[in-house]
Amino acid sequence: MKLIEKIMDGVKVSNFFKEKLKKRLLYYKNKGNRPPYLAVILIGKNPASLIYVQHKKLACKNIGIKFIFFHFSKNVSEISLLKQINHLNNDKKIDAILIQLPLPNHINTANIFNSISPYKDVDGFHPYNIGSLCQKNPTIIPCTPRGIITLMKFYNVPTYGLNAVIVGASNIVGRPMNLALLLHGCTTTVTHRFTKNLKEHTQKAELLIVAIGKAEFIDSSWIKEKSIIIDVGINKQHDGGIIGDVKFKSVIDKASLITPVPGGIGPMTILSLLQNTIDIYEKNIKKIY
Ligand SMILES: NC(=O)C1=CN([C@@H]2O[C@H](COP(=O)(O)OP(=O)(O)OC[C@H]3O[C@@H](n4cnc5c(N)ncnc54)[C@H](OP(=O)(O)O)[C@@H]3O)[C@@H](O)[C@H]2O)C=CC1
Ligand SMILES: Nc1nc(=O)c2c([nH]1)NC[C@@H]1CN(c3ccc(C(=O)N[C@@H](CCC(=O)O)C(=O)O)cc3)C=[N+]21
Repeated sequence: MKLIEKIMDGVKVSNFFKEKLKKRLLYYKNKGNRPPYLAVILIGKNPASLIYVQHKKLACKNIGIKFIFFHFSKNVSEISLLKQINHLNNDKKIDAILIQLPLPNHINTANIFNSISPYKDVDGFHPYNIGSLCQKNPTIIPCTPRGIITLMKFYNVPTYGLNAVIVGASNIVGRPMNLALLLHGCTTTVTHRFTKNLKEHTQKAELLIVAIGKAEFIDSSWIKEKSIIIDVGINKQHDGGIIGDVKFKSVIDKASLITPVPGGIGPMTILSLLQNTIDIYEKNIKKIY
């Protein structure tokens, strides 16, 4: 197999689906509907977060989603944030709300995310949406897991019955990924900092999803022959570039399919944000008729 055929191209696939979304929105516009509206809240000036928010804004603009940005100082109180969220929850023009993570330490992340209306929770982090996903009744699926499923479906990965191992158990990637994979028939193992003999788990994985934020942590000795490798990690290099949690050059021969960094799961996560926004929007405009 040629090396290029092993690469799951998140830029190509996300562009393919973005074109479809653009057409869907044009259809609604031509019928006289208002555009979808996404509100993004950022606290502080974390350089990576500032860049991500810009990416999201551009992606929205390109397909016809309106974007409103609320930028708070890093000292903002929890009460001020809750007031802003409450205002957006009650604003009928706003379809979706995203609060960029991470939040400063003095803010209780769970309190903030639980205060977003579950119907506007574009990240799908609200307990109502996570609970629904857990009970095989998905509502809004978190962006990175949705992007990974979309990418695997595009490349015809036969998920049913696959032994999947997830490395990392965060609220935003590892845990919802586990639920999304279960929904698509995988047998899952979620590993984390306290997992004993981690390597023994990863070596058995037919599908390995890595999201820990440790540059090139996984090399070929950690993976199974012909396995499918999904690298979610984003690690900044001194030269300004980014690398994943997987040592791409080391594993490419042994793996059957792999996602690169950059150009893999990152663009698919942005695509899911657009899809989730439009899914919510469609429900909202249909309520009017
Ligand atoms: N491409 C994309 O779209 C996205 C990329 N990311 C990237 O993915 C990475 C992970 O993000 P996120 O989930 O938010 O990170 P978190 O730091 O919130 O979570 C990391 C998880 O990995 C676990 N972990 C850390 N070190 C090890 C280790 N040595 N062995 C086993 N488990 C370990 C942690 O365990 P414990 O819980 O015990 O601390 C935790 O469960 C980051 O690089 C982030 O930038 C994130 C979101 C989207
Ligand atoms: N509420 C919330 N929801 C999130 O989904 C969320 C978040 N907070 N906080 C931060 C993480 C991280 N994340 C990424 C999204 C896109 C890329 C992305 O597009 N990456 C490009 C390159 C980016 C670059 O060059 O820096 C790529 O991998 O090719 C990366 C990371 C979403 N997150």
